[in-house]
Amino acid sequence: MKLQSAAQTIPFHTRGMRIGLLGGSFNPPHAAHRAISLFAVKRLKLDRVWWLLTPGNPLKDTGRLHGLSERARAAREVADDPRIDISCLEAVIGTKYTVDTIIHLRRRVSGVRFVWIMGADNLAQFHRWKDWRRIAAEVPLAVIDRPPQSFRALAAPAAQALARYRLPEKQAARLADQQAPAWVFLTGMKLNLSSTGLRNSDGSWKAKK
Ligand SMILES: Nc1ncnc2c1ncn2[C@@H]1O[C@H](COP(=O)(O)OP(=O)(O)OP(=O)(O)O)[C@@H](O)[C@H]1O
Ligand SMILES: O=C(O)c1ccc[n+]([C@@H]2O[C@H](COP(=O)([O-])O)[C@@H](O)[C@H]2O)c1
Repeated sequence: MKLQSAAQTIPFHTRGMRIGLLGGSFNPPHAAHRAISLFAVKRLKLDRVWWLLTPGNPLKDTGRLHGLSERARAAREVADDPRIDISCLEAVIGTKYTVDTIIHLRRRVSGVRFVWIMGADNLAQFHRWKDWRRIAAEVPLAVIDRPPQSFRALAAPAAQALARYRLPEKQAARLADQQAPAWVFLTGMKLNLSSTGLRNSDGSWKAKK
């Protein structure tokens, strides 16, 4: 796949939109990625969710990560919804750090309200991300419950440090309008599906809707 310029990887007509950013390895993409995206659209009143395919999660062993073009192709197949866009922006701008991506988007895309979306497993280790406090200060965060991580995630250092900025779940629809830091923990969607469960022991996988 030929990588496009950063400007081209940002879909047009975004002004005024509320856009969820679901960063991920997508190795492979699966039905839970789609389900949590549409769940976030509904609960957070978003217009779109962008799947940001990482060139390689800095905290994961990326030795068996499939190529970006293969993951992007599979992601398009799995997403299959006009409200979900697939983006390789991080490879184009040359970063694997979320803080860089967020700063880039906030500088380059005006008039859009971004929300960073992640599963509870990522909240549990959010304190290990580069400049995580800066990320939390830049965009509201939506955390989706993910068994068996709920308790661990809410007891983790980042959740504790940001506790006073947590919105009650019933106010989730207001999250995108909040000044960061602000976050919400969304329950009601507990899906056991994972990329790990879909990979063969040698790291191979086939795209499957
Ligand atoms: N079943 C799920 N419930 C809630 N969040 C999920 C679920 N599956 C993935 N996510 C979230 O989607 C984002 C992208 O996930 P990722 O591509 O790493 O898939 P994964 O299934 O978590 O992969 P792996 O098993 O390799 O860790 C992450 O924020 C992750 O927490
Ligand atoms: O910026 C970081 O330090 C950082 C550390 C770990 C994970 N992330 C991001 O978290 C997102 C979820 O990653 P993953 O592998 O769990 O799908 C993805 O966008 C990663 O780039 C980012």
